[in-house]
Amino acid sequence: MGEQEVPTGTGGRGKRRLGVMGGTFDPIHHGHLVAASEVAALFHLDEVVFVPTGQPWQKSHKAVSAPEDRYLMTVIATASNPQFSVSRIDIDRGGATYTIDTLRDLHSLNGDSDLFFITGADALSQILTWRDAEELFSLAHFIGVTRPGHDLTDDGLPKGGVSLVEVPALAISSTDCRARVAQGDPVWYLVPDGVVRYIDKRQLYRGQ
Ligand SMILES: Nc1ncnc2c1ncn2[C@@H]1O[C@H](COP(=O)(O)OP(=O)(O)OP(=O)(O)O)[C@@H](O)[C@H]1O
Ligand SMILES: O=C(O)c1ccc[n+]([C@@H]2O[C@H](COP(=O)([O-])O)[C@@H](O)[C@H]2O)c1
Repeated sequence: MGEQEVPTGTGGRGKRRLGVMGGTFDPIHHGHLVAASEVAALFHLDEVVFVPTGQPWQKSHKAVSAPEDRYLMTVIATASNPQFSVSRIDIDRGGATYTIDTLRDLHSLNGDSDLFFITGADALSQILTWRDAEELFSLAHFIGVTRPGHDLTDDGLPKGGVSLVEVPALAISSTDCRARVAQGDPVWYLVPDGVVRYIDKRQLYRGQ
């Protein structure tokens, strides 16, 4: 892992540095956790807050598990890391989830912090389709991370608004984890142990 040029963020020097890892987390897996951990180290973040989506509008064609199940799995997965926390803001706001709202709310709650939004290569490539895309970059610095099977590029995105970083390649997706559970295949070591237990306890993904 090399040393990165560390942007001062959208505010200035001397502020707290708060990473934001948004996702549907259905379920959360080690690809998410490694991405957040790597970016936290490379960009000297004080904390990374995981923000499970309420209703992910670009996944509305898919069945998404209940927000409370996704929230609890995210809490279980992050609980042992003192640098990680979980926010309910997107779940409690209700309605479709837009990152513009996430970032505005996090700014209100963390006036002393610069925000660094962490996103995989697949999500980054879609960012111009997000609500109020042009304003997003004034609220946070975006950090795109490598993901197997996806090209990582900042083409078309504002210069200086995005950093691209390579993280250890983990070819894990929530889609594959759900399919494995549905087929009776193991998800041990793809997701944290407590998440395996929670999926089993709540009988998630069985009928898919
Ligand atoms: N293996 C991975 N490596 C790097 N980034 C990842 C990885 N998996 C997901 N991400 C990133 O984490 C964020 C949240 O992803 P999400 O919760 O949609 O997981 P997913 O595995 O892509 O889910 P699904 O398969 O259901 O679409 C996105 O920015 C996504 O690009
Ligand atoms: O703001 C939007 O319009 C928007 C559209 C699609 C995805 N996002 C955000 O991108 C993050 C990853 O989303 P997903 O659906 O890949 O889990 C999560 O924080 C979403 O809220 C945001």
